[in-house]
Amino acid sequence: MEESKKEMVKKVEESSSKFSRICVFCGSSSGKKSSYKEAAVELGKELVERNIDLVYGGGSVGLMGLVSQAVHAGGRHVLGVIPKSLMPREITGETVGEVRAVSDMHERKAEMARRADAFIALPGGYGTLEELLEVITWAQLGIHHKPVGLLNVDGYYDSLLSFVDLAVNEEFISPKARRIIVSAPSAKELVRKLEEYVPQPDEFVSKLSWDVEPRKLVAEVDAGIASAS
Ligand SMILES: CC(C)=CCNc1ncnc2c1ncn2[C@@H]1O[C@H](COP(=O)(O)O)[C@@H](O)[C@H]1O
Repeated sequence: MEESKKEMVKKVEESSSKFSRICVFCGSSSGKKSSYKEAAVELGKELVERNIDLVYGGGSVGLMGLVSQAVHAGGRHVLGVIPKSLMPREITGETVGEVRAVSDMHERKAEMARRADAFIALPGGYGTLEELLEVITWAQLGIHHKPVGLLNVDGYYDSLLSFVDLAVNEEFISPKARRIIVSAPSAKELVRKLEEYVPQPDEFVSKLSWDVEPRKLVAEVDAGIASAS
């Protein structure tokens, strides 16, 4: 094989990832510092460089817009999963790539989780935290074994990580479950760490049977609560 061809093959091998698609949770606002916006674009470019597609909450507002536009501009597939009620353009703006309309927020989360091989949270507010904590909880329960990453831009998530460590010290979170959260200050380092992540299934949890979809689970839990009250 010619030297240049060998070089190209090597480059493709180095840049390809074991992930086909990553789900990104992030602020519908851009945040105060320019570093948050820069990190969203940098993450988008890192996905492109590693040939990874994106699934996210749809729309063009805040960091969500920046990461999706960076992935789309780099030629990778972008899937926006958006509840019908958030679809009007004046609420979430234009979505690049493919748009999948779902009936509600629960279905959106289940759909995003199903479509992804890993999760990354950029800085964000309540929505981002809720999405992040849910996929961590699902990992803890063994509903999925996909890696979960926290892009800790400029120490934005330091206090959340300290709180989680406090919860470990206070014995509300097990040291094993603490290891579900993978964090790094840059997109490059985070994606590399997620690639290396090896899930450590809990022996008890592994024996549980989650042979229903998360969406169905939510409905069943809701029904259980309704019939108990
Ligand atoms: C009515 C209104 C405020 C709309 C904002 N527009 C939105 N459009 C699309 N997804 C969103 C929106 N707000 C929150 N989300 C979801 O919640 C996360 C962001 O919420 P937050 O800004 O961190 O808390 C995103 O990952 C997204 O999945």
